[in-house]
Amino acid sequence: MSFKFKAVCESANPKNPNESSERQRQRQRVDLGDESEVVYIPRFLGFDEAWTFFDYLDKEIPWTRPTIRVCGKSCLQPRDTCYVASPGLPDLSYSGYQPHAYSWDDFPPLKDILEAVHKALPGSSFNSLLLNRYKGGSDYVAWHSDDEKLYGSAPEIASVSFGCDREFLLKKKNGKRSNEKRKDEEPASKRLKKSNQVDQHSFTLKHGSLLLMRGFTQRDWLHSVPKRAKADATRINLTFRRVV
Ligand SMILES: O=C(O)CCC(=O)C(=O)O
Ligand SMILES: [Fe+2]
Repeated sequence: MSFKFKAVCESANPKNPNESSERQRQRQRVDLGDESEVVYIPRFLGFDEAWTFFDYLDKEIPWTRPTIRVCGKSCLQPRDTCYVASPGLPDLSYSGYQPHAYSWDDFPPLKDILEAVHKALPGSSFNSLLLNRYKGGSDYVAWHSDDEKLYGSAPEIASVSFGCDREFLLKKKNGKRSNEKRKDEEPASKRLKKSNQVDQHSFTLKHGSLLLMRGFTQRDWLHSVPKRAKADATRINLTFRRVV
């Protein structure tokens, strides 16, 4: 299994000509194959602006570290969390835990970030937000996909990161076909290439960056933020989602 980062820099975003040329230049699109795709914008927010958001979120969000159930056992979730959603949406529930849904009005800066996300991703319309705080390198999120029914069959998830850089990994789910054709569909002369299948990807999610997962990424891929001994500072991550 190879472990490659295969980024394609798009020269422009034709859907949004007003976007700053610097941000457009930095936008990287990674085609995961079979209609799954990731877009990464390293400098989505300005450096200082992102630190202002970090300080606000670190102080003002009512972070909790809930007890969840994993493989039939109760354990402390290995990171802090909070949940914000528009009124009237069905409740979110994961790993036997149902977070309280706060209102966007409780945290006005979150509305500013949401607006910036919508501007950068024309056509998007997120109505809920899961916040995570990793207080150091031993906080993590295990391999999972955000494929809960309430997000529909091909959810877009926009992830904004603040603070300490952390690695974000994607790996293809077992049994899912890889990007390339199956062995028996190609001549023997080309079969050697099979060892180069790209079924894992790694991104370093930078302070102020935006990563979008779309298409069938939740159906066909898992993602994680693994423990990292050297990540000794706090990281805050916001994942914007649309409950349908
Ligand atoms: O912290 C991250 O970058 C990812 C968080 C995540 O995958 C989630 O909240 O579902
Ligand atoms: Fe996730």
